[in-house]
Amino acid sequence: MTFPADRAATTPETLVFDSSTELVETARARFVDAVVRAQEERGVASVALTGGSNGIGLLRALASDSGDIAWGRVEIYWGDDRFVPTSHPERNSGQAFEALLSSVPVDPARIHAMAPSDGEFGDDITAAARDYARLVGSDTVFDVHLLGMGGEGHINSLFPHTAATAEESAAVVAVTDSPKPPPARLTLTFPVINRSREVWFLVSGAEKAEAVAAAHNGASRADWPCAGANGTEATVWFLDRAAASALP
Ligand SMILES: O=C1O[C@H](COP(=O)(O)O)[C@@H](O)[C@H](O)[C@H]1O
Repeated sequence: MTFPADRAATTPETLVFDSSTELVETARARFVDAVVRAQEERGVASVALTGGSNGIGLLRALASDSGDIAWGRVEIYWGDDRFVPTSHPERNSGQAFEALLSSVPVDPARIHAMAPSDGEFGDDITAAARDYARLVGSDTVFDVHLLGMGGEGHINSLFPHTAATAEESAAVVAVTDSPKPPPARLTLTFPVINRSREVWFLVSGAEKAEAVAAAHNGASRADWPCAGANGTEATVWFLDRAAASALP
């Protein structure tokens, strides 16, 4: 695994639940705590959202109960999004608005969706990636970076044995040949993920078990991208029993 030279990886915390419903409910309660704590300490909390079943499930749960989160003081980014038109149902940001952001009092100026393919950069995905990298800059540190994971170990749109997964300097890159459709995506890279205070994996299903085990066994990030993500203060795996089934 590759980490910035000035720190070691945090020891992961692995939580196993009987169902994805329980997984999501625990993640919801901890998300509220983490965001409220960040707001108490720094005024504004900063989070990176993810798509996928549990990522969107968590947002739906927050729509029902977000405790004392002051939504007007949350900076909201995405770990990745699909470079498709705004109204496309596979936009992670569109799903997030439907699940949560349209029903809580967020500050629109603090919502940072990645550009769609019909946005200000048109179909110039490289310009869109450059713009989001400028927005994230070198100073943005997420209090919580949420991650889903694919069965082959991808996180955000970082797939095994790709240039995006190997990226060590750009904060955001364009992916034009994603093995999982749609092929065109924008994604944050490891240098940004790994400066997050907390990195949380939300993973369910037996088809994810091999990747979960690889990450816990110190696999290489090139083979299993999920093995390369760590928070500076905490790394938490929220798993259902099926996803945890290959762990000792
Ligand atoms: O392509 C993607 O997939 C992952 C995982 O999705 P899941 O439904 O298998 O949990 C997701 O986290 C990522 O944001 C997305 O673009």
